[in-house]
Amino acid sequence: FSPSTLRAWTSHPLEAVKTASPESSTSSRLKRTKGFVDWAKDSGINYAGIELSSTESSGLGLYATQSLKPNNIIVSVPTSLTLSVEAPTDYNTAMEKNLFSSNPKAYRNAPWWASLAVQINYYDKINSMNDKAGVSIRSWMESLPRKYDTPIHWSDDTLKALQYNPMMEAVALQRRKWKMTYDDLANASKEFASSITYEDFVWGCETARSRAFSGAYSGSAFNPVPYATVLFLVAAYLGLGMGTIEQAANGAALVVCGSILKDFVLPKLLKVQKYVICPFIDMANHVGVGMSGNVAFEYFSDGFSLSTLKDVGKGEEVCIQYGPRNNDQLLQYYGFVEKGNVHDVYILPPIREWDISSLESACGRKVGVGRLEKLDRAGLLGRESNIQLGDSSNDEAANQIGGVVLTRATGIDPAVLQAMRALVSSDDEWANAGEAIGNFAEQSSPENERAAKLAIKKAMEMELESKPTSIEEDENLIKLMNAKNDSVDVEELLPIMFRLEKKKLLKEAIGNMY
Ligand SMILES: C[S@@+](CC[C@H](N)C(=O)[O-])C[C@H]1O[C@@H](n2cnc3c(N)ncnc32)[C@H](O)[C@@H]1O
Repeated sequence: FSPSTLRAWTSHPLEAVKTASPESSTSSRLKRTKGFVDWAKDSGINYAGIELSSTESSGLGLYATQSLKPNNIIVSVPTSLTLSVEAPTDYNTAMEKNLFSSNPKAYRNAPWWASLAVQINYYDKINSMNDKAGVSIRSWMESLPRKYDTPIHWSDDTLKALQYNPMMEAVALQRRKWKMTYDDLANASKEFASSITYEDFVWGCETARSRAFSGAYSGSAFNPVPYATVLFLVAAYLGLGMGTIEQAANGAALVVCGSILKDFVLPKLLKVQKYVICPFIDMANHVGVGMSGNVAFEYFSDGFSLSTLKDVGKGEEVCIQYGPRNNDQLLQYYGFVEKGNVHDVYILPPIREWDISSLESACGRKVGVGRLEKLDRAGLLGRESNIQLGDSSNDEAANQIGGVVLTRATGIDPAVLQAMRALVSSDDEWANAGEAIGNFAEQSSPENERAAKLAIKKAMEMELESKPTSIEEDENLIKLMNAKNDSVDVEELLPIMFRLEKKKLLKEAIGNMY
């Protein structure tokens, strides 16, 4: 893992909306983690200049106990202490032998988060001994949150309060997938089925999804043995006069290349992903931009490190970035929403569902003959929303019907602007473009451009108006909730914060359309 390829979890502080602590009382969890900190020290985890502390907004986190300079390693964890899975296929001999001996493939072929959920539950409920490290990891397991507030647990009414279909569909898909995955594992192993319930499994999956990071590099750590052996053999070869220096160099190069191939080239070529949960580093919270911490794999020392990226003042939190996560991912898998999230997206319904006559009046043009059919053939209208949704291999994708994607960073999908240019083109513009959608990739005339953008703007305005509550109403609701003295009900607050952020993103995009 190089620092730049490492992708951990989700978002936080400066711009994070106060959502939920993963448990009702984080301070009681902090007490519980006292044993964890002692365990960490005894087990070879080194840390300096930081401590574990709790916040109202994001559960436990890592805080500087002194001012820290950039590029300092503040936590290092031996690889042997981590839990990890290699995808697409994970060969974990302990799990296969202890839980899936009759059908190891069931474990091997499970998705990464399910394989990690199996491991977490195994160490938590069956045997806490990590043979690789030669220590019990009970204290680490005890430091984990016991309950999560992610939407998989929400009632239909709470899900409806999100006012956002793609998220509701994503949760429905997640529920089907997690249950199916559990059933497959339970059918494959009596031991698994009798010792790990579906609720346990869901807890394990949530733990995996909210605490694992991943990177493309998945080879082994630096192993000096082949290099030392080569040196010895080369010396012996030359010393005994068995050949020329060129011959020795060729042989040595072959071995060195083999090691590099195994460690760096093959994992990339085979697209192997490694997912890792690392004790202690898994306590770092997320911030979307301006993170102060970075996680990396240390090839030569065979461990994971958390280091500072910039100055961190005493008492400040060290946050990492869990990857460029949008609010759908943050809410679904981490249980919080980031305010003004620069990575957020809005998925509008596919163009085929847009109200064409309203767009026509908004842009002052009529959709001419043949345009819609051409767009449909080019796949630009999206799919019919009443089709049976398949099981997507991308479980982050909440857009299986080809909805129109709008991102905070880059605005509306350029393909949609292209489609709209063609859709509202005059007969002359259409003929000039050879009736080919491809020729609308660039602006064809300022008038056409204006009409296309006005049509898109109208579609976005209609989307915003279709919401059961307005931005102002949502803001007032949140104010009222926060004004109440007793603790806020997370399940009530989170959907409002989520939908408010989506609406603000839409409003921003409308403002940018002219
Ligand atoms: C890797 S863990 C970090 C440690 C965690 N806070 C804990 O108490 O164990 C990820 C979880 O921390 C919380 N979290 C991280 N960043 C956050 C943020 N910016 N705002 C709110 N909660 C956050 C979420 O509950 C998330 O699922």
